[in-house]
Amino acid sequence: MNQPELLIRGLSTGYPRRPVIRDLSLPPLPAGKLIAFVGPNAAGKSTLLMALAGLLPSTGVVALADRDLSSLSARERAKVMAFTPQSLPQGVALSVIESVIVALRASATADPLPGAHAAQRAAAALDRLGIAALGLESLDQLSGGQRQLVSLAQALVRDPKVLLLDEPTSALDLRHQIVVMRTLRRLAAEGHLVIVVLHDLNLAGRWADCVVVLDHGGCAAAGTPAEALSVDIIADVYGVMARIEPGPEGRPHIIIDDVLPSPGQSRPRKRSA
Ligand SMILES: Nc1ncnc2c1ncn2[C@@H]1O[C@H](COP(=O)(O)OP(=O)(O)OP(=O)(O)O)[C@@H](O)[C@H]1O
Repeated sequence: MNQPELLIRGLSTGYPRRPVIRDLSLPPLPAGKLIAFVGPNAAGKSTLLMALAGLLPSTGVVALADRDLSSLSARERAKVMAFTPQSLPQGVALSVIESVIVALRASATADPLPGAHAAQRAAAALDRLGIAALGLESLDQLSGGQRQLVSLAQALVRDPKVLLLDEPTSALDLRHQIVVMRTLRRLAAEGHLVIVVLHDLNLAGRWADCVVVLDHGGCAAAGTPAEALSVDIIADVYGVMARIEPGPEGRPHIIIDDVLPSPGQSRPRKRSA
């Protein structure tokens, strides 16, 4: 059976008097895949994610399974997609498990979930990320990395078709980075479309099915990790000199040697593949 696809065609979005993404079209992004959006600071990654979540006005087409998402109300769209921002708001007087239950209830249909069932699902989401022990902790007393994991649990618990995650590993230690990326891969294998913004090109190269390289509000490259994360593209977009070596499962392992004198102006020779 064909997986439903997220279609992005001619998308433009941004902020009042500040266009960021201009006329962006991407290859169809099928459910069942883990997609990494990468690119330098201010490339427009978060802006694109927010526009896909319906949190910024946009023009162009964003459609899932041939259904134009702009026709959905914010509540309907939130049932299909979960968006996790870079950081959780501070000053929320809830325990971890309460915050996950609140996230679940906020996305529930008209029928409220029975309390025990909601608590069970929240506990399962925490468990999936290895943070069940944090359930009764106060949200405001967590470390940055713990807050990031709870934020992810708030998205997972809703079981949306599409997960939009803005740098979910940026505050995590090495072990938790792998736990999260492995969990995201498993969610994709279960049929979700997982779109994740990453700065770490090696996490993108190791775990993503498809990498989209954004630059100046446009798409510089999109394809398999090996296609999208080439030495030349990394030089053009990031202005750094990279080497690519074979990593686990034949995926690219990227070593950054130095900055280029000026981004994109001086390209290194391809040294290895
Ligand atoms: N609320 C806002 N109002 C106006 N401009 C904004 C706003 N938020 C972001 N921008 C601008 O939009 C552009 C893209 O920002 P965005 O946060 O999408 O980049 P990014 O690729 O996610 O960057 P980073 O890797 O640094 O998080 C930047 O020039 C930024 O200054």
